[in-house]
Amino acid sequence: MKTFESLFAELTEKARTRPAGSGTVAQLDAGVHAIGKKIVEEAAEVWMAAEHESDEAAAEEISQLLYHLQVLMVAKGFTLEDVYAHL
Ligand SMILES: N=c1c2ncn([C@@H]3O[C@H](COP(=O)(O)OP(=O)(O)OP(=O)(O)O)[C@@H](O)[C@H]3O)c2ncn1[C@@H]1O[C@H](COP(=O)(O)O)[C@@H](O)[C@H]1O
Repeated sequence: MKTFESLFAELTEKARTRPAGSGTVAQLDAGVHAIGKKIVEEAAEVWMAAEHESDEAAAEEISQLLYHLQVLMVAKGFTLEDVYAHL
């Protein structure tokens, strides 16, 4: 099963190698402003799913929010430790 750490390693590698067809590369090229808007959109979907949809739907929305947060971390050049230091 994929973990937060393994996904972050995968996204970091995508940013480095820039494979064709990668949605992550497209997001990185769109920039921090666009990634930030996506985060807000996904956060709202998490909220709505948690209140009005199934637990499975809410969990899926949370996974998508975590993905987009990681894309922002990669865009900003953060390491996992930069964030973990504040947990
Ligand atoms: N975990 C994810 C992931 N979660 C969410 N998303 C993206 O976020 C979007 C969220 O879907 P929504 O239905 O909420 O939004 P949407 O408006 O329909 O989607 P868009 O039109 O905005 O793309 C999805 O369409 C994906 O583009 C993800 N994209 C990629 N990953 C993983 O990231 C890794 C790298 O992916 P690539 O860079 O695409 O190779 C792979 O392991 C993927 O499984």
